[in-house]
Amino acid sequence: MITVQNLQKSYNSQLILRNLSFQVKTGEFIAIMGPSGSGKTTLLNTMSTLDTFNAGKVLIDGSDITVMKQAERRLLRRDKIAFIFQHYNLLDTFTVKENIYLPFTLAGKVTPELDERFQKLAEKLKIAPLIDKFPAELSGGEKQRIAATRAFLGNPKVLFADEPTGALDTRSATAMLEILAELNQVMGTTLLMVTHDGRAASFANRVIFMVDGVIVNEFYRGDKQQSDFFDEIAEVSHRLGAIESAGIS
Ligand SMILES: Nc1ncnc2c1ncn2[C@@H]1O[C@H](COP(=O)(O)OP(=O)(O)OP(=O)(O)O)[C@@H](O)[C@H]1O
Repeated sequence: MITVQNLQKSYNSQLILRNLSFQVKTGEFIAIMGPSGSGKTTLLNTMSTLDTFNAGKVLIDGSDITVMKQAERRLLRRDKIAFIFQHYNLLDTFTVKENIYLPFTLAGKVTPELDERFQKLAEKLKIAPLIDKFPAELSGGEKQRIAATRAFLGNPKVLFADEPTGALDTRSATAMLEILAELNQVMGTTLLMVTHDGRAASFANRVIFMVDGVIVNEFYRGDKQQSDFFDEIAEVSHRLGAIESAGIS
């Protein structure tokens, strides 16, 4: 359902993504790992229409985002894609509930069904006591749960998450990962998650490792126990860390 073909992206004439290709099937949960600066966020941003790229192709649900007009990309983001960023992207002058509802208010899509879905998610993500507060009154973990509620509320087909557990303590991180896994399994949402954390990655079905703008390794969880998958991820991360510090890529 997502095809990335020979993707190239440069910043200031430095090539960050080097002819990168891979495919994502509908309903997959993929973790993208790799050393700092390897291009993980750049990959997520370019393949999700948030940033442009220099060459290559990205097809989402059969539509080539390269040839889409700005308005078509906006509709794709509104109707099919959601994002969770490490830095929440909440607006300070709006309450929690206003922040969560903002995309739906702007699109004129606030319905009783949406309210019902919101109530259920608010209960699940334990944000009900927070909904009339302002972002400045919340902890990092609370802000992240608000950002997640906003992302889940639209029932997206694809969710792009950049370090969604980066600012969370262990307990909140586990809760977030369990909700992401549930969204993936129950709603069939396709998930792409950038993470440094092997434990977070062990919730995925497939882990892709990037070094210096290319995919150097990928493997599937299959029917392995999560703890065995975690060991495998830790071993590959360790090996790639050693490769990086030896300056080989
Ligand atoms: N807007 C930008 N302008 C210039 N260079 C950029 C920009 N964004 C990223 N880069 C550079 O591109 C490279 C890849 O950055 P990217 O954020 O994709 O890496 P990453 O693997 O996500 O890193 P980290 O794990 O540290 O978040 C880095 O060298 C970074 O400095």
